[in-house]
Amino acid sequence: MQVTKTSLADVLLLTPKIYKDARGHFFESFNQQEFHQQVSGFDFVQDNQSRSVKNVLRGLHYQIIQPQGKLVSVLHGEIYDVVVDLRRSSAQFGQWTANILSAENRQQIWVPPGFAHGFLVMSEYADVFYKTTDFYSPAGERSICWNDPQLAINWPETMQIILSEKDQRALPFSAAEYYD
Ligand SMILES: Cc1cn([C@H]2C[C@H](O)[C@@H](COP(=O)(O)OP(=O)(O)O[C@H]3O[C@H](C)C(=O)[C@H](O)[C@H]3O)O2)c(=O)[nH]c1=O
Repeated sequence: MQVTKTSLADVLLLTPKIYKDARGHFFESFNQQEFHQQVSGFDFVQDNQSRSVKNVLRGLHYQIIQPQGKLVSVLHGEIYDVVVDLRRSSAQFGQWTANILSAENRQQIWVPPGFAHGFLVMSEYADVFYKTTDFYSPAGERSICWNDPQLAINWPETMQIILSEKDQRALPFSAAEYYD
């Protein structure tokens, strides 16, 4: 597995080793020993999957109760994946990183607890699979507005953005709750 830094300290891109042959290919999508040795000592307790059609934007989400680390991968399609540093103590507080994750590049992103996460679907549809380091907390989930002017995230140009009702009501970054 190759591990590369992103523009945010602690947020890492993982590229698994692909074994190709005449039948197709094989790769280990997760190996706990390798993850602990090369990435982080966190363990995962929940797996999530979502399917979204083109122009769906899910995010920017985080849990203020039971903060979740996330290992995000794409099983089908392509997403523009965004992570925002919400740790007040971080030198990069309020900064973001964007990376293209796809079934084609097989890249995964490790998002430690302390960050908001979201993505825009670039393909006809995308199946996103992610492991989390803590359980879902409906009472603890929070949303920050995807196009907050203070964050100024450079989303790809698109004629349409499809948001959940929850995300349509997301808070501005300035009014959000942060991690210490
Ligand atoms: C996240 C979650 C949701 N749900 C239920 C709650 C709702 O009835 C339904 C859809 O939830 P929601 O609209 O919050 O799903 P997303 O908009 O994909 O939320 C996710 O999107 C961004 C990109 C993330 O990084 C978060 O992991 C997560 O917030 O699934 C559960 O039962 N368990 C869960 O862990």
